[in-house]
Amino acid sequence: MALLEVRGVGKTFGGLKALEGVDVDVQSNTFHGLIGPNGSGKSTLLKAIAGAHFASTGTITFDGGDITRATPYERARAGLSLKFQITAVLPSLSVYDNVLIVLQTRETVWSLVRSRTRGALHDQVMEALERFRLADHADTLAGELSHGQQQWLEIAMALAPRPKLLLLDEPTGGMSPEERRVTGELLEPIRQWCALVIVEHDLDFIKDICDHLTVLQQGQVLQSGTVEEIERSDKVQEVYTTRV
Ligand SMILES: Nc1ncnc2c1ncn2[C@@H]1O[C@H](COP(=O)(O)OP(=O)(O)OP(=O)(O)O)[C@@H](O)[C@H]1O
Repeated sequence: MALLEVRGVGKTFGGLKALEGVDVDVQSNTFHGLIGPNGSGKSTLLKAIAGAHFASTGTITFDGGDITRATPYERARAGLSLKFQITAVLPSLSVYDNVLIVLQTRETVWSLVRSRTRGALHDQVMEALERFRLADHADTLAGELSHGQQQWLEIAMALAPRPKLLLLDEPTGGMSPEERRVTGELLEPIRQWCALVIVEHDLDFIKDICDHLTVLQQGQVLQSGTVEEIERSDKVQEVYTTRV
């Protein structure tokens, strides 16, 4: 059984069918890219998986449980984590405190008052920061980080609770080519314990880091397969011109 199973998912906005009959399987420890032309439904699908809105039809199963109508909080507790396009760091707090808050919201009040938990949280915060080369900036105000570092902080925050699946919507938006390359490098090791579903316009970036791609076109799955299979596909070539 796949870690994430999307079955027959549809989403309508008024009279518009943004998604129709979408099936996607994401296996544990794999990086899965959602690609397709503008308006093909990538973000709509990611939001249905994240719980930012509900699918109009179909089911979404995560780690064996039906999450189709689960709240974002219930999904997070089940092991789903996400970072969306809009930056959500708290600029007037330190880098350290931004991660700490994410972890504290997962704890019960009782466990927080025990110093043992506080010590454990410190280790988790530092581990999350080290993963994205931010440990030396722990005391810096998040608002003083570069744009790329803020994006990394957000990914570090999403990964701090050690989810089973991370959802990323255009994580490299606004980054320099070098920052993009490093982002790929920093994401790679998490594959050992976390799967990834990523929407990203930079095709080279997505081909470099993903094992599997699903191509959407007009709200439907055009093709799903390994990066090599998708690259060889004539029908995908047809849809793609210069930009996805
Ligand atoms: N909240 C909404 N209300 C109405 N229509 C919406 C809404 N969200 C998305 N849509 C429409 O659904 C379709 C799919 O949009 P979506 O943003 O999922 O595409 P996308 O593949 O992520 O596009 P892009 O690559 O441009 O980000 C589009 O026609 C879009 O206008």
